[in-house]
Amino acid sequence: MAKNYQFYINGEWRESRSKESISILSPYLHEEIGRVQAISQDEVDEAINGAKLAQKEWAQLSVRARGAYLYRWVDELLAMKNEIAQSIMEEVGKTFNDAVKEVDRTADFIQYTIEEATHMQGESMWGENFPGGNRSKIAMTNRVPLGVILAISPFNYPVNLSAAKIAPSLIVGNSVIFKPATQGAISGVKMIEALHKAGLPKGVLNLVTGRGSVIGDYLVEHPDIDMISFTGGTVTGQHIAKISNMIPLVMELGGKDPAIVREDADLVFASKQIISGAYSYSGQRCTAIKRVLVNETVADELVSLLKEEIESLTVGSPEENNIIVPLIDDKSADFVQGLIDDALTKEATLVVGNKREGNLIYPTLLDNVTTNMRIAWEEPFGPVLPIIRVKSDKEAITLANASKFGLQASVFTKDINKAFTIAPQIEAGSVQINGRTERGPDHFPFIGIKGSGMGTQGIRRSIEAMTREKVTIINIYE
Ligand SMILES: NC(=O)C1=CN([C@@H]2O[C@H](COP(=O)(O)OP(=O)(O)OC[C@H]3O[C@@H](n4cnc5c(N)ncnc54)[C@H](OP(=O)(O)O)[C@@H]3O)[C@@H](O)[C@H]2O)C=CC1
Ligand SMILES: O=C(O)[C@H](O)COP(=O)(O)O
Repeated sequence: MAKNYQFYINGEWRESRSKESISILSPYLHEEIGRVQAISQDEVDEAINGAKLAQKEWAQLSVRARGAYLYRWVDELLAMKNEIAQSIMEEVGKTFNDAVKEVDRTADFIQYTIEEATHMQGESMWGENFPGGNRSKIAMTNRVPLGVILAISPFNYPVNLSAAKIAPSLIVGNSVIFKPATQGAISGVKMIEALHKAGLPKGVLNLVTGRGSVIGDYLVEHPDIDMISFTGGTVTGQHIAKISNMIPLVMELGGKDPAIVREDADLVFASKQIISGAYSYSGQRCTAIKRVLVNETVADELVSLLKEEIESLTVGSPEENNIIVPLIDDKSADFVQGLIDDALTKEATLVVGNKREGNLIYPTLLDNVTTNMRIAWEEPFGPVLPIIRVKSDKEAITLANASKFGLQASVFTKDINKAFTIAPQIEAGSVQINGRTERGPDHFPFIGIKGSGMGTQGIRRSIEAMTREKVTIINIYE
């Protein structure tokens, strides 16, 4: 019988008084791999109250003392590496190798976060610098925690994207309510088991499980939540932004990252970057390349190189480390298939793919995609890539910016002057010159604009987002 995973509240693992649990099906084993608690609103209240109380003492510790707990978390995570990786693989269908990398990346993330916070200092200002001011007034600013942070994460990086919220919150003295994606909650439970083993004081982090559609609004609207760090779909993010209580929000949402390929690009190099950017983990990355805007003079050559690369992609079970794996569920596969069908009906050219076995969609490349097709604008979160042929850089920039999203973009060119002319004109948080779109390294600022989010993540920026400045002014008198 599949294991029933408990939720974590005030230092204890518990079953919900609701007596309800949610079945977690593996996207490739197609069987139940466990159940997680569907907790009640009373239990949400209890978790938030506990976190609120615990935060006061936690914030009194020095940054080094809090860091000591987090260093122990790193040790425990690494000790559980294979178990957590197995869970990521079974729960979200990521290859075992990538799942191991996700745990390693998380350990590195937490360590860097501790080090960064340890080296962050406040500043002082002298009154005399402003007209009429004098030297007897000195302001000292330092950063203080916000209180209780609500961390809501998506399914696709269930450990790394959760730790990317939890570690910066904790190191600066906040407490955390962690709401993992339901498909991802078992991996979330395991990473918190590691934190429990590290001896984290009770209540400093409480893990709540349950469907976002059931407990999400209650969490978001709760008066004792002081900040929300959310990663997930744009529709969910916009809903949260509308209903939350005038508290700071950091939102990492969907994307439609373009790869702009100029006529002078190294096409062999660009095609390899585009393939890895578009198809890794079957395109289930917010930063995946989700459209190619290629100059028509080199489009045939690029398409032929991409086709060759796609034909070498392995397809199948994540247990055999295939690149293309089944999508998270049937609904997602139906959505991707709908985008492919729409494009083909409107006379896109099928270069390769459009083959499906249940929720396994084979890598698909569509050429001659035009702006009346849904795939030109919508985020598939699956292994399908549209090629849009353009006549000029200007047209590529216009199309790039016509998207409602603005996460990242790539520009492939050998002309650095052109690269630096195009990059500032692109409406996106980051522009990669001659590289695939990607988040890492994780200390770089990570920004979504327009429908791709608000606020900035990246280790230092996340720490800043989870604190506010506090000013103490000394008035010297003689
Ligand atoms: N910009 C970025 O950095 C990233 C963006 N994403 C985006 O995330 C999407 C895929 O992730 P997915 O998990 O499907 O996204 P969802 O938006 O469906 O879910 C994200 C999280 O929000 C929760 N949730 C759902 N409804 C509510 C609510 N009303 N209030 C509070 N929380 C709620 C979900 O819980 P539950 O699972 O229980 O429904 C889950 O924990 C893609 O669009 C992708 O682009 C993904 C990764 C990174
Ligand atoms: O949210 C995502 O999809 C990931 O943060 C992307 O990370 P990556 O670019 O390093 O895969």
